[in-house]
Amino acid sequence: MENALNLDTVKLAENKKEIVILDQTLLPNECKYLSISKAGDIWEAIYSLRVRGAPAIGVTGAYAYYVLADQIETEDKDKFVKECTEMMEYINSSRPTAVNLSWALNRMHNVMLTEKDHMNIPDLKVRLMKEADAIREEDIQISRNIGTYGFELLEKLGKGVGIMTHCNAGTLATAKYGTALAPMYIALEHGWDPKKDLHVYCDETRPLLQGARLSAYEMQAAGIDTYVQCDNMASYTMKGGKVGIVFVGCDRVAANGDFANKIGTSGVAIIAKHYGVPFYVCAPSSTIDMTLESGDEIHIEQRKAEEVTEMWYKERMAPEGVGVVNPAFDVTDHSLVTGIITEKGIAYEPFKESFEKMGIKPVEKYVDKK
Ligand SMILES: CSC[C@@H](O)[C@@H](O)C(=O)COP(=O)(O)O
Repeated sequence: MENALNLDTVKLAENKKEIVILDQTLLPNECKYLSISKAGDIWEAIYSLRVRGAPAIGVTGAYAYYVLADQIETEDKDKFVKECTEMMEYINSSRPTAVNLSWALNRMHNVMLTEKDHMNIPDLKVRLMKEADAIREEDIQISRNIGTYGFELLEKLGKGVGIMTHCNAGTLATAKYGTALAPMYIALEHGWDPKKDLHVYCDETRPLLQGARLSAYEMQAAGIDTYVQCDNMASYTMKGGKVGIVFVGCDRVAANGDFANKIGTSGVAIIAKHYGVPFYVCAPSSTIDMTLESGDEIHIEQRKAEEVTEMWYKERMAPEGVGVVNPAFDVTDHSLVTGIITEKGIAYEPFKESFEKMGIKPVEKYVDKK
């Protein structure tokens, strides 16, 4: 079983014309890379969760911007700007909840708008490629930092700690290392024994099974003592005293510390609070959306009913015609959160002040200053 740290979730192809993604819908049974360069294929890859996880979607958005801008054949700068804007809006419509996608697209767009007046279009395209590469490289460093802060918490709890996680916020969800699973990778680098010192409980994460297929795969492939549990078993495991800490990722954090993450996360937080288990959210600062006062303002993606009734089953498991609810994310109230681990340090209540002290500002919506 290949260590997931050796897999590239998303990168630019050597020909610099395509994005190469690891198709996560096939894991853990098949490890297949896709090379994509058409706007429709990139949109579909993000929508279908072939590439998924907030930071990985952000990196994909950055490369999408470059690859699609590179295909625009014009010397007319106004036309170039118009086509870039349309393309950016189209890619951004693929998934609404993870802020990293619009964050990365906006950052690319800003580079284009600020550099276009003193660069010709071919040079501008090279500049955009460099920016996308920088976003990917930064993501690796950010994940390592989050892992290091998270590892400090594990050290305080001591070797033999049980960790619960929900969904997949591992290396597969980022350019490398992950957020919620990064502390375990860093623990292994510090010589922790994967079988004795770490015990990881992965919620299977209905309906798309990111926990069973991806987190369990990552942790087991790293040699760690790993367990999969159905989502409704979290209370049993925590009540049994097996869990010393919960680490989850997130898709968007509001200024007050409310956060959206994979559906089911808020239930885990409520159970953790009940049993007194510390509950930490792992978030690159690009996931913190200071423009939103609270989680009530986070737009929750609704997905198709078949994901609940049919997908991953050999045959349909619900009566035909039954109503289905399928929100992809839920919002956890900040009162349930012990701390939010970012690459700049750990934020605590009151979260808004803590974020401001770290220098986290509202993301600018960039407009052509011309
Ligand atoms: C570091 S990834 C953080 C989140 O994006 C992750 O926990 C999650 O909810 C992913 O949802 P997904 O729908 O699989 O993209």
